[in-house]
Amino acid sequence: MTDLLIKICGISTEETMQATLDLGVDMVGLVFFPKSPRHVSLTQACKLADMARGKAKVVALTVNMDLDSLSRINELVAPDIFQFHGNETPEACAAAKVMYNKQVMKAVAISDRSDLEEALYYSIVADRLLFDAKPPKGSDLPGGNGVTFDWDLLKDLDLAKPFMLSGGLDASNVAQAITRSGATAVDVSSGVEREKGVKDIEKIRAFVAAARSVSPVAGE
Ligand SMILES: O=C(O)c1ccccc1NCC(=O)[C@H](O)[C@H](O)COP(=O)(O)O
Repeated sequence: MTDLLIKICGISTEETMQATLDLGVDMVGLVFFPKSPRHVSLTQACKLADMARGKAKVVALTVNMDLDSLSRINELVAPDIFQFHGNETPEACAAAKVMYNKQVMKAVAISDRSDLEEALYYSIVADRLLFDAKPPKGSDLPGGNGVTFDWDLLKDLDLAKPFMLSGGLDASNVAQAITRSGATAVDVSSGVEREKGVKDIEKIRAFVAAARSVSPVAGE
């Protein structure tokens, strides 16, 4: 049995970072995607990452980013984990892992069982998979849309690597999502915001409490 891992994604202010770290979460996500309301500049990301270092794993979230930009994030922000949330191939994930000597988490968008096949390829090269809902038609964002998918699809999934559950989670549904999916790790962004891109510390607190209310889950 192991404790649940909790990631709060899309942190963009020092106040939110401090409050989130005070809750003892496991991972904090910084979004590097200019179209996102959660996008952070490199300067702000460095400040936020320095606050988190040694307290929570710093996750740099990128979408189909070119190698020069990835290298700049790696050098300046020094994240613990790269989260690839676009159409990065398994080969690109493997190359980044070797080049930066960092863990790689690959997002896989799910709407039905057939989407899980993609996860098998990524589970060979990535350290962890992040299951998210498919973005609604017309959305500018490949993630962070506050949309759920059928959590039962993940129950008893036999993968070589652990997964993190995301997509539309909030304090009211995270316990049920963990129970139905068998997840040992959860990730949230919209569900802890008062408006798009603006985190709400009380909602983060409620989310963490609700997630931790579920009995310890089977180990990774
Ligand atoms: O959060 C964003 O703005 C974002 C932009 C581009 C790609 C991915 C993005 N977020 C991905 C995350 O890690 C979210 O935490 C995950 O998709 C769940 O989001 P939500 O449904 O809003 O909780």
